[in-house]
Amino acid sequence: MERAARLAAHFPAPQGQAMPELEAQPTAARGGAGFNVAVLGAAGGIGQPLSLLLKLSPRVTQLRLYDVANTAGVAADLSHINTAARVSAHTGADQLPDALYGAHLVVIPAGVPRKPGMTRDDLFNINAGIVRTLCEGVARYCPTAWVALISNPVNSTVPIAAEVFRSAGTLSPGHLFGVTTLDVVRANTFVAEAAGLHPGEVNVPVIGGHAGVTILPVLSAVTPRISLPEDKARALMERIQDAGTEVVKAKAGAGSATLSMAQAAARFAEACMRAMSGEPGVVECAYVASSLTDLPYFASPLRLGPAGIEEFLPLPRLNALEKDNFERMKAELQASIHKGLDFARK
Ligand SMILES: NC(=O)c1ccc[n+]([C@@H]2O[C@H](COP(=O)([O-])OP(=O)(O)OC[C@H]3O[C@@H](n4cnc5c(N)ncnc54)[C@H](O)[C@@H]3O)[C@@H](O)[C@H]2O)c1
Ligand SMILES: O=C(O)C[C@H](O)C(=O)O
Repeated sequence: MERAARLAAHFPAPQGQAMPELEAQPTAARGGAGFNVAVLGAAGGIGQPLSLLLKLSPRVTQLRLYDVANTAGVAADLSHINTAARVSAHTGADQLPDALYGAHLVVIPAGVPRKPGMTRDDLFNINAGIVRTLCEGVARYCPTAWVALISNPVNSTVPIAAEVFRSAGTLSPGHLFGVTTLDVVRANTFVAEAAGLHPGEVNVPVIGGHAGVTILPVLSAVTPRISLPEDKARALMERIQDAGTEVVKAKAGAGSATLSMAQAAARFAEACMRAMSGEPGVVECAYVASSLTDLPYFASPLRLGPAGIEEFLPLPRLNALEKDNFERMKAELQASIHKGLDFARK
């Protein structure tokens, strides 16, 4: 069956609404009008606190909560909070169209988390299919929405999402982000601890991807400038790279980072909404289609504006330790990207 027909069969039109296809979807420049945000995987460990933080955001006017189960309870609970965002629950594939229709921003934490001993890549077999199906829905029901993808392995799921959008004819690379904000949040926290600074005043650019050695915190480019002996810098870099595993081990089988991730995702969502509103100077790191290096997907600091990515900021100069890590990340990141592309193109 031709792809468009298969999508149409899989996802019926939302009740009483014309199919949006690629015609007038909400545009990015919103002024003070507020945003319609959909969270896919909203009843999960990340989804619930993330939805809480979005319910508290004055920028959000509609909050669509989608999951395969338990969405109604989460939505009922959040809907009692006296903020302006209207909360709705959408459960199961039949209700995905209503969750997505008209969304400006779609945040996706749907999928399984790691248990001790697993790598993020071990999640691929389950999460790749989940991400593909949800992105097919995005392509059909809110093709101009910005998409912030949290589901692991991010190094592969972002290329999968891009291929879904490419074959649906809706790909806008400047609107598709793998969320790596948690790496930045962790790096800022750990560097502040080591340097005796307030975490809020530290900014560490984190480049590459989101797994082990592909996470490259550029400690030589921290602001404010700090000077670290190489052994300390190496130890800090490794702690940042292994921070997800630190949480997985501490949770001992009960999942991976959820609360810090929810905060990081809410920060990234706020950045997207600020940029869509035309606020100048919005800069965040994220994992996106990129030509800054030989790798087709790469995380780096981006300046965001109403049209999405407006500028790839130049990569910071790397010192010897960072250059060595950069060389070591290449093969792993390339393999993860190809794995995602191969899956999506099958
Ligand atoms: N990018 C990052 O920095 C980062 C950080 C932490 C976790 N993660 C990843 O986020 C994902 C979710 O983690 P979690 O702790 O919230 O897991 P969780 O199991 O607590 O929640 C996942 C939710 O997804 C839902 N879900 C499953 N299949 C779905 C589908 N087809 N459609 C919609 N919803 C579906 C589940 O019902 C569940 O509510 C994992 O893949 C994890 O590895 C990424
Ligand atoms: O470590 C994980 O599996 C979850 C997430 O990618 C993280 O960095 O915390």
